[in-house]
Amino acid sequence: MSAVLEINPTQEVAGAPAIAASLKEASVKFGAFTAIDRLSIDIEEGAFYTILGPSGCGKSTMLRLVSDLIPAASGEVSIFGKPTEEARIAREFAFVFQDAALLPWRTALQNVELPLEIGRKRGIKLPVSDKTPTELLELVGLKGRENALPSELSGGMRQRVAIARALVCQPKLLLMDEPFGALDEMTRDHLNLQLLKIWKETGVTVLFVTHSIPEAVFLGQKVMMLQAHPGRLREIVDIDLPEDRTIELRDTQEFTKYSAYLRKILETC
Ligand SMILES: Nc1ncnc2c1ncn2[C@@H]1O[C@H](COP(=O)(O)OP(=O)(O)OP(=O)(O)O)[C@@H](O)[C@H]1O
Repeated sequence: MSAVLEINPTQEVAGAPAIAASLKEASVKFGAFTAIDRLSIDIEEGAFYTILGPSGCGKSTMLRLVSDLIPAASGEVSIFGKPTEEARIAREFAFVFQDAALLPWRTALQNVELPLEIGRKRGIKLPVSDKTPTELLELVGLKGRENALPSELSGGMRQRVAIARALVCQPKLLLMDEPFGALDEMTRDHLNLQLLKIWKETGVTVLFVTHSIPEAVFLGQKVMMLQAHPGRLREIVDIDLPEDRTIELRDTQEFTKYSAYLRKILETC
């Protein structure tokens, strides 16, 4: 399939971009089971990575490893050159899960303010976004819904609150584990566009796990493909599509080519 020749499956990095996260031969074990086996990758600062792979290949485990939720059995993981624990304490990264996990008795605004409030109560000096919590809600398209309780918001709106909350401490790295997986297609499309806008506006590095090949191609500058049993890095595919992405991009031949290419690799992971 000659068209695929234009696709660049490579781990080579041109020049020397700054590194947001670095995994060197990192393995994760659960008892005798190896979930991730000697994974090495440098995540370029400012880039948008999507992570694809068959069920159980270790996508969530990789994010949990990077975010210091679980330890490496061997190898090294660093965030902006720091050990993951140090980066976590310094709020260098934030996590957005599939479930927005908002406090139901707090309004949208109060949920966004929560990390700052916790920091104040504990006497920790946290980095603070140059946008106020109200401005962050506006950034995610929730202007006017600041006082709504989570029960008064749709699933997509709740996820947007979770994203605003994740941005409140100005993270340099945003870890997203299927944040739109439970949403309907139209809401997901809308949030995909909004997320790209946020990414451009904030310059945050994103690691985004998804099960959807179109979502991975649409959002990603790079798609990281993992393979299973054990979880290993299979390939990194550069997505050379225009930076200003619109939903119509999905109807183009280039987009279809990338999707078909990734589907083919996925079948053999
Ligand atoms: N706490 C745990 N204890 C034991 N095994 C675990 C634990 N967490 C994950 N695993 C195993 O590690 C492997 C990777 O799990 P992980 O959730 O990272 O996969 P995934 O690629 O995110 O899967 P999915 O696409 O289905 O969400 C799986 O085989 C899973 O059963």
